[in-house]
Amino acid sequence: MTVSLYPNFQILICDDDTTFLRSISFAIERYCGINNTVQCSDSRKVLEHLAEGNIRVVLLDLNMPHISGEELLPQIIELYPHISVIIISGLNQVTTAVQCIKLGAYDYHVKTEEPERLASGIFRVVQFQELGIENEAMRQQLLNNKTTLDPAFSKIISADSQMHSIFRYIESISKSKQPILVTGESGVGKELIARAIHETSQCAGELVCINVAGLDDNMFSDTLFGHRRGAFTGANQSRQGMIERASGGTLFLDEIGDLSLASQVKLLRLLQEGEYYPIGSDTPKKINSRVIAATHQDLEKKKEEHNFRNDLYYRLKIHHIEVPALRDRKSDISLLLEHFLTLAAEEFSKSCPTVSSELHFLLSNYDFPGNVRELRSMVYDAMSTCEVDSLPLNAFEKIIGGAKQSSLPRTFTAPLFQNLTTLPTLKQANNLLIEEALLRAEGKQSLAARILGISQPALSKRLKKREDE
Ligand SMILES: Nc1ncnc2c1ncn2[C@@H]1O[C@H](COP(=O)(O)OP(=O)(O)OP(=O)(O)O)[C@@H](O)[C@H]1O
Repeated sequence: MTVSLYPNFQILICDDDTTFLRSISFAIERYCGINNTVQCSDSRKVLEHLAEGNIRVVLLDLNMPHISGEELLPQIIELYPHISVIIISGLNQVTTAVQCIKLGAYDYHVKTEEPERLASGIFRVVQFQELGIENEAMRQQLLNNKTTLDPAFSKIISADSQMHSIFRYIESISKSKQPILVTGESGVGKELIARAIHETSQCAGELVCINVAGLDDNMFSDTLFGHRRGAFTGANQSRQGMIERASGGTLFLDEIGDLSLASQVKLLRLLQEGEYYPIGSDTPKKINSRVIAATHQDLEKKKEEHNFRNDLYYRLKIHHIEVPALRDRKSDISLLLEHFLTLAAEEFSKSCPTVSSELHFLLSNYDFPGNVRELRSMVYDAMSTCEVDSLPLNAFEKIIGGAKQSSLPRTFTAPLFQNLTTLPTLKQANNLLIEEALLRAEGKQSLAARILGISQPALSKRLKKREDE
């Protein structure tokens, strides 16, 4: 099995003490899951390594034969200003530490420190470098004004500029290992976004999706961490957890807003420490997958109500994608309608029907509380009974009709009588309503009648009566 390397850049560790080299490499793998390291015991080779490799972090011992760390530090900073250098010294001397920081070192650690502390310092610099790489990718995208999108987005039908900005953002963070939080109303396509993130990352592992909403705390631990044989009554065989299954890939935790507070603590620990214990085991395992979490809930509000942990929220939200509701990207309605019609026609082995302008009008003035999922089921429902060349309106009206008032464009829903000092007569109001409906229906009487909730002959009669008066 190939072990995937983390992070995407290398970390050079330079110390003439080979025992220390081995133990520090082990510690940063053990505590941070970092395994993309290069060990160098000869300080004369440091610049050679930097010239060849994809190195972004250097751990540098100060006292070495041939060339000392103190001599190397200014050279590295001058030649490779994007590299972060962490000094590791045998001496706990404040003056030397200050001097190194002044010369441009990112941090200073003493060899006798607890390995966890040293490792967490290294983890911080890795995160800093990852953010720098993402920034650079975003900058390049803006400068190049790249028009072609990664094929991973082809399954997400959209011509909306907000959605395309999200695609660009995903491309720029695709190589990062940091968690991503995807929020948005139910049915907007959060799972599709998670799939696209996984595909653009081009990692070798699987995408493993878990809906955590239905899991109590024990089931959550068992599902994610797995268990050893005999860990509890009924555990006749050991079970691999989903974290292990997602190794080298992506772990997608859907409905994260429904996670119990007890399970939130476990997830936080997993993200912070990068390791977990299968139930019944005292040997820790490393998480080697990216975590994507999604929810339709308002996590800020849940946080205020003390139902979602603050620290977990910020840990998950290192990258945040808010998918807009369908009503806020109306241009996508026609595209999605066409897309689902083609799919449904194929599934029902029917020819694709035409869509009347009345239907386009109805849909574009509807709020879609269930978003894309709702549009999809409307189309499939209509297609299941459609026997004609034109898509019948009644299948859509069943749903939209009941919500007609709420579906009016927001600009039309201002309080009706607010600016009137005297009320119109019933006859005047009648005429005003008819005129407004005809205006909105672009002169189409059948549609105006539908908006007013009367039949077309009834509307024609009223129009005729008005003309005769
Ligand atoms: N832009 C899109 N293009 C094509 N299909 C879409 C798009 N957005 C959503 N869908 C489809 O709509 C349905 C709902 O999408 P999805 O399950 O990703 O939504 P969600 O936001 O994760 O919903 P929930 O919050 O309920 O889990 C799926 O069938 C999905 O394929």
